[in-house]
Amino acid sequence: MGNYFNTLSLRDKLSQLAKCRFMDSSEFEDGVNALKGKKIVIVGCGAQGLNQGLNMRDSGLDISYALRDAAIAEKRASFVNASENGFTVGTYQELIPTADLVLNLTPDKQHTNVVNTVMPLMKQGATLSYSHGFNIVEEGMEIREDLTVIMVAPKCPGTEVREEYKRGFGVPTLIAVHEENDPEGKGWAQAKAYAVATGGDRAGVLASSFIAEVKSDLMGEQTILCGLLQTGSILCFDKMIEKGIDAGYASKLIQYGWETITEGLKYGGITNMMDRLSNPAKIKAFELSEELKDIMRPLFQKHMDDIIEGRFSAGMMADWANDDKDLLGWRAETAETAFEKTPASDVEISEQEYYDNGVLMVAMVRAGVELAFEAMTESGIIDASAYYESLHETPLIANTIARKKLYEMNSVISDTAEYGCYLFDHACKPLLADFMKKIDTDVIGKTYAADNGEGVDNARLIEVNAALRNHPVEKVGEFLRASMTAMKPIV
Ligand SMILES: NC(=O)C1=CN([C@@H]2O[C@H](COP(=O)(O)OP(=O)(O)OC[C@H]3O[C@@H](n4cnc5c(N)ncnc54)[C@H](OP(=O)(O)O)[C@@H]3O)[C@@H](O)[C@H]2O)C=CC1
Ligand SMILES: CC[C@](O)(C(C)=O)C(=O)O
Ligand SMILES: [Mg+2]
Ligand SMILES: [Mg+2]
Repeated sequence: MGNYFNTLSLRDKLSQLAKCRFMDSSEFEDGVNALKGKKIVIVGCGAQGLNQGLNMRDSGLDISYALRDAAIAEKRASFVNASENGFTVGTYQELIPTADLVLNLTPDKQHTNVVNTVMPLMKQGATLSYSHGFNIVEEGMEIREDLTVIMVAPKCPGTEVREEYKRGFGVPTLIAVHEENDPEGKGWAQAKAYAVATGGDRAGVLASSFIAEVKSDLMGEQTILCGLLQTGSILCFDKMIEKGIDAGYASKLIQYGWETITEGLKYGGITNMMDRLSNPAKIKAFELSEELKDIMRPLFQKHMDDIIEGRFSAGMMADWANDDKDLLGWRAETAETAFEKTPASDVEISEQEYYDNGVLMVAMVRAGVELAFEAMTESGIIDASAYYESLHETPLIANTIARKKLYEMNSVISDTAEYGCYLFDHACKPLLADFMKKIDTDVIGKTYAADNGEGVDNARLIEVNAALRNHPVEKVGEFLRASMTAMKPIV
């Protein structure tokens, strides 16, 4: 076993990275039929395991959970979650040999161990599925030749997979078939049926590759989706406290602010989010975000390069081998930040006030989304996939911060995403130190008002609007959002 991606020729690497086709809704007319009546066994009942299983059962499929012996004997959370929701739970020996489809929904760190344990028990010609291809792409796991290997990767946290399904919608999903393991040619039909069962087809499905999924997923989660939201939360909160803003107000503005401003993003992209500001505030947010883009661009590019070249995965696997020392230390450190420890006050903040008093947060979101999108597309990842991993998923992660701050975000995302988030945060905070020294409450904590008495320069406003609207993330976003007709409001 070794890094599978790194064994490919440059031509194959580029071709795999570029595999991404937005599927037409007519391609899902067969619904869940390819999996109807099949025995589906999920290994692991955590963030994705439980929520995907609930959706798939509601879609008429036969779901049960195989858990390791200790989880059953000790009645761990996974056992309680599965059994209290009325699912059949059993050991690997009891359930895996009966399965037509095994969904490996355990943490990435465990995949080699889990797959090596489960594979000998799987029946001839069964299918093994992943929701993230790390094990195949970065670790080079080789799967028995008779088994089909597919991926159905929801582009969002497990909690939102369930919430969006209950709202009658779904989350964009990337599907793939591992080309080395499709002996019966049934992989795509099964992956499509699985995406329908989780509700993904209602939000948009990309037919992609294991490689494109891994490289884009890692990049999104480390930078804009989790890393920058963590850095931004800590820096904006600390600045408000330094400048004398009430701590409870500051805590609330950040905790619920990301969710509110990114709701604008979800509906109408960066253009709509920025349009929610007054014209002077929009110009200010644009200027701040341009400066942020210049400062952070090298960091975003470094993350992309480290992901593509395998340095990120090698570093994280070294931490796995070191009993997660870095991950656990960073997790404990995050719990001690002032933002995390300061409860939000019950002061009323209107939806508009989150924008007006959070100009810097809006600037950070614009800078982060555009930088992540640019770094991904420059590396050969297709724009639709880069859009899901930057703009579309940001509001879904912001929802988790609204629930219980950074603790909740880092609990519901995968351990892989959490590790990458801290890695980015640790590099980004010092990078923004000089920039933050110049920041005052006019752009975070209080309402921005241009005080030069000259009003708005029309020519500048036209220039700013054009720059925002013409960014490629806005172009692909317009197309993709048009297919999300059933999207439901949250805020
Ligand atoms: N978190 C998310 O929202 C997303 C995750 N993904 C991907 O989905 C997959 C699952 O991630 P996620 O849902 O975060 O995982 P979780 O950390 O939530 O999964 C925990 C589950 O895995 C089980 N488990 C842990 N260690 C082992 C082991 N050694 N052997 C068997 N079972 C084990 C746990 O059971 P026990 O009680 O036995 O400990 C528990 O049921 C990953 O590949 C991830 O990258 C993809 C998109 C988003
Ligand atoms: C953003 C993090 C994620 O990739 C996800 C929820 O999509 C993860 O690994 O948890
Ligand atoms: Mg993801
Ligand atoms: Mg991920």
